[in-house]
Parts: sequence; structure tokens; C-alpha cells
Amino acid sequence: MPFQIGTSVAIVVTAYVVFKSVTLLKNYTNARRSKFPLYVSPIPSRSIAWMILGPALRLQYKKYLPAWLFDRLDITTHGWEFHRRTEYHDKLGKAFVLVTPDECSLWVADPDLGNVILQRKKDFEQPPITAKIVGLLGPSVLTTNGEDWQRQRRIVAPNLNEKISETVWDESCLQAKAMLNYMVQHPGDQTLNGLRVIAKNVIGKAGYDTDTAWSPNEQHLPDGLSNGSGGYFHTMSLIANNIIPAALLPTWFMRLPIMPTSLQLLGVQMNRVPQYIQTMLAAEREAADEKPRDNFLSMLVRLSDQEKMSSGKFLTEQEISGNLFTFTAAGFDTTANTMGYAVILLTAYPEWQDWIREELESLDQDVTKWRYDSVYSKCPRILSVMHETLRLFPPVLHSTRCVAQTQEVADLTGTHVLTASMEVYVSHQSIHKDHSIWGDDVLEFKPSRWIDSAGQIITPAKGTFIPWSSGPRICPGVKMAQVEFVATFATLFRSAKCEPLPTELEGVEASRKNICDAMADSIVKLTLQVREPKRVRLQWIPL
Ligand code: HEM
Repeated sequence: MPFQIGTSVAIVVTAYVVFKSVTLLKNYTNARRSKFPLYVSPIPSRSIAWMILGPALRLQYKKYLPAWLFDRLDITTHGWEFHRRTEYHDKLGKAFVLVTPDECSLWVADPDLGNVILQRKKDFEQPPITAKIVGLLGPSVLTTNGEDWQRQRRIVAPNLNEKISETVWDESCLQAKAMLNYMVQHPGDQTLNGLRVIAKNVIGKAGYDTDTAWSPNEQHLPDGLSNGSGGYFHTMSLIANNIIPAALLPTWFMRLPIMPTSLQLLGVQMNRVPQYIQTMLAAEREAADEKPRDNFLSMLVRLSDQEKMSSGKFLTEQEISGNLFTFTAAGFDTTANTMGYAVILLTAYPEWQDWIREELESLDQDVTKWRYDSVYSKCPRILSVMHETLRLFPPVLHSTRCVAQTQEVADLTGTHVLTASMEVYVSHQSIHKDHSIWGDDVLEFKPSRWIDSAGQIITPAKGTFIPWSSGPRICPGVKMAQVEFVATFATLFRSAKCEPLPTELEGVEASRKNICDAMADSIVKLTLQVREPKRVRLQWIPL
């Protein structure tokens, strides 16, 4: 019997190794045609086990493996660019092809080539892996291509334009004021969580017309679970924190008693999503009957009317679910993490707090008097803090595309043929850390690099600053995120300063180093974030 089990295992393992060797060879042949430099790794980079365990075990295998082996593993780990910056590109070139048994992917850190790829949306499409991961609740503007993308983009983008700026501004100021009042009284490890609460509540107000008072605990189950939106927001936050298992594991599997409690909760909550959406849409229909409303959710309700199909402006039920997820999770996680990194950077390098305060001193001390029209444009230094944070810590590390049909691209090394189904990653992170673009102080946090002699924000050369991607699929939430960031930071730093909170055993300098170390220990979940936010202990001191 043991012999039979042993033989069966040996047969399965041999078949797996042979199969992966064949696919590796096939991908290698495909990659060679491109004439880009090649880098080969034997790791099955798309296996669920590796996608979940790879990033989690990175520090262990870094410790025990020789550098040549570690390098081959590390490049297949999602988020490698954050830790390795331009290292692989320095060795291999500004564009190279990674070959594994599961993928053949072009990595681009050349701003000109990246720009061309992101402009050619028909030649370089959103790949199936994006739909698999970010489309877990249905197709959306982020996951589709061709006519489906065009129809959804025309519907979604206009709802994120200037007309919501005033609401976003007012709500961000209100939320930040409440958070500051709490933080001044409660120094400790809550700041990053508090900023997530702001981002979530601002999306709630701007997208769903939902008023939620700021409260310190993002993770606690909100009272409104039964009314749909409370439970929905809570689930979006859980998914954002566990995107890979949420996308790749079936919910029945997550709910097994042997699974960690956090995964079981995720499984239960994900099963409830259709019910939450139905409740939200029904409540919105009722509210709209009384008084027509103008927000993201009411727009979805209007377009869910299938009779509109003939007008070409409609969304299917699945698309409503998918776009709600994209709008909520993508919009909130990106902005929340950007704000988190910016607070850490300003605390680690306090001279920049003094620099932004010079700008803020001209503003009324009473935040409730601030109006978007008159105050936002007076804060270019705060916007430059956002840009500098996004340069160093872009929440989305790269734009992902795939080659739909054979394409040609050219760079300084010549013309290259790219064959389907090659994937393409335009690396925001590696381009943002390139010293030939940004200078020798590339790794320094220096917001003043964004301000020209007239005190206005500098527009960098095409393709060199792309935290929001570029081309026709550029993030439609840029303005919303900027308004939210500026309102929040103006409110926080107009009346307080932020310092590291030392423990009894460490001094201020040691605690400053501790928050920098916490920031360096980041991980990609839905977007880039500090692995252990509770390590960031801060105190807010009123001025
Ligand atoms: C700092 C904040 C943000 C960053 C860094 C960011 C980044 C990005 C990036 C890089 C993409 C393009 C991905 C690709 O090329 O495949 C994207 C797309 C998108 N973002 Fe954002 N985003 C932010 C905020 C927001 C907000 C606040 C919203 C809405 C509430 C939003 C909604 C979207 C949507 C709908 C798309 C899909 C666009 C399309 O494919 O046509 N984002 N975002």
C-alpha cells in the first residue's frame, strides 16, 4: 500500500515537472523572438500556493538561499519592484522579458516605451489575470476591453469629475477634523487606521450619499450591517486586505472550520455581497423616488434599467456589482495608503511639516469656513507632498497589459516583435526610482522638487510619473484623490504637528527609525501598504 501511494505521488510529480518544463520551453521560444534580454526562472509563478506564500515567506528565503537562487525566486513574487527598485533593470536593461513555466512577461522601466504601450489600448489590453483578481465580484471598467470597456468608461468616468470635488472636499475636512480631535487625546498606533476610515467615509459620501461619522475602529462591524451599505463597506475593506485569497479561493473553502478565523469571516461576508447590493439598490430606488439624487449609486440604479439597452448606456447586473467593487475598493485603498505613507514621511522628515505650514498659515484656523473653490488652489505644497509620496510609494506598482495579437514596438535598442499571449508590466515603481530621470537624490523624500520658481506644481516629462497610469485608461479618480488628500492634510497640519511616539524604552530618534523601518516593510495586498500598521506609533500635538 505505501509502495502504491509512493508510486502515485512520483507519477504525479514527474508529470507536473514534465508539463512545466514544456511550458517553460514554449515561453522561452516565444520570449526569444522579442530580442529583448531574457531572464529565466523555474518557479511556477502563477500557482495559487506561490502567489499566497511567495510574498509572505520572502524574508525567510532571502535569509537562507544563495543570492543567485533568491534572485530567480524573488522576481516572481508579486511586488518585487518595491524591494528591488531598479536592480533587475540595472543588470538586464530598461526592458527585459521574464520567462517562467507560467508566464512570458515584458517588464518595462523605459518611460518612452511605457508611454507608447499605455497609449495603444487596442494592441495592449487588460489581461485575463486582472479580470480574475480585481473582477472577483463581476466585470467592470477596470477589467474589460474593447466595446465593453468603452461603454463602461463613458458611464463611470463622468461621475468622478469636478462636480464631486466640493462634496469630497467638505467631507474630507469634516472627517479629518474629527480624526484629529480623537488623535490629540489618544496618542498611539491608530493613525494609519484612522486615515483608512476617512477614505472609506469620503467614498461613502461622494459615491453613495451616506453620512458616516468618523470612528477610530475600521475593522469593527458597523451598525448598519442589515441596511446593506454598512455590510458592503465592511466586506470591501476585508477583500482589499485579502485580495489574493478572496479572488482565488472559493468561499466554501474559506469557510471550512480548519481555516483561520479571518478567512472564515471573509468567506461568510463575500457570500452576502449580492444581498447587500440588492438592499443598497432598493434603498437607492426608494430615495430617488422621493427626491432624484446625483451620485455614483443612483447613476447605477438608473442604468440598471435594461430598457436603456437600445441607447447603448446600460450596465448588466454583474457589471453593477463589478463597478461598485472597483469604485469602492480601488478608490478607497489607493487613497488611504497614499495618505498613510505621507503621514509617516512627514513625521520622519519633520522639516517638510514646517514647509507646508508656511502655506497653511494664510488659511483661516476654522476649517468649517474653508471652501473648495477658494482653498484647494492655495495648497500646491500639499499637492506636492502627495506627488512625492506617490513617486516613492505608488499604491499600484505597475500597469498590467497583455499582447492581444502580434505587435511591434521600438526602443533605443531596435524593433521588437511581441507575440500573444505575452504580458506587459509598465513599472511605475522602477520608473519613479530611476536616478537618470530624478537625479542622485532619487530616494530622498523631497516635495520641493515638484514646485517651480513661481510656486506652482511642475509637470514632469511624459511617462516619467505614472502613479495613475497613463493613456486612455488613466485612472478617472485622479482629481477626487487629490482633492481628498489636500483637504485631509490641510486640516490635520493646519492645527497640529505629528511626531513619533517613543515607548518608555526608546528615545525619539529610535522611534523615528522604527516608523521608517515599518514603512520599508511594506507588502502588496490590493495595493501597496505597510505590513504592520500598528508599528506606526504617533502623537498629534495641537499648535
Ligand atoms: C491615490 C489614489 C489613486 C491611485 C494611485 C490610483 C491608481 C490607478 C491606476 C494605476 C489605474 C490604472 C490601472 C491600469 O492601468 O490598469 C487606476 C484605474 C482606475 N481607478 Fe484609480 N487610483 C486612485 C484613486 C482612485 C479613486 C479615488 C477612484 C474612484 C473612486 C479610482 C477609480 C479607478 C477606476 C474606475 C479605474 C479603471 C479605469 C479604466 O480602466 O478605464 N481610482 N487607478
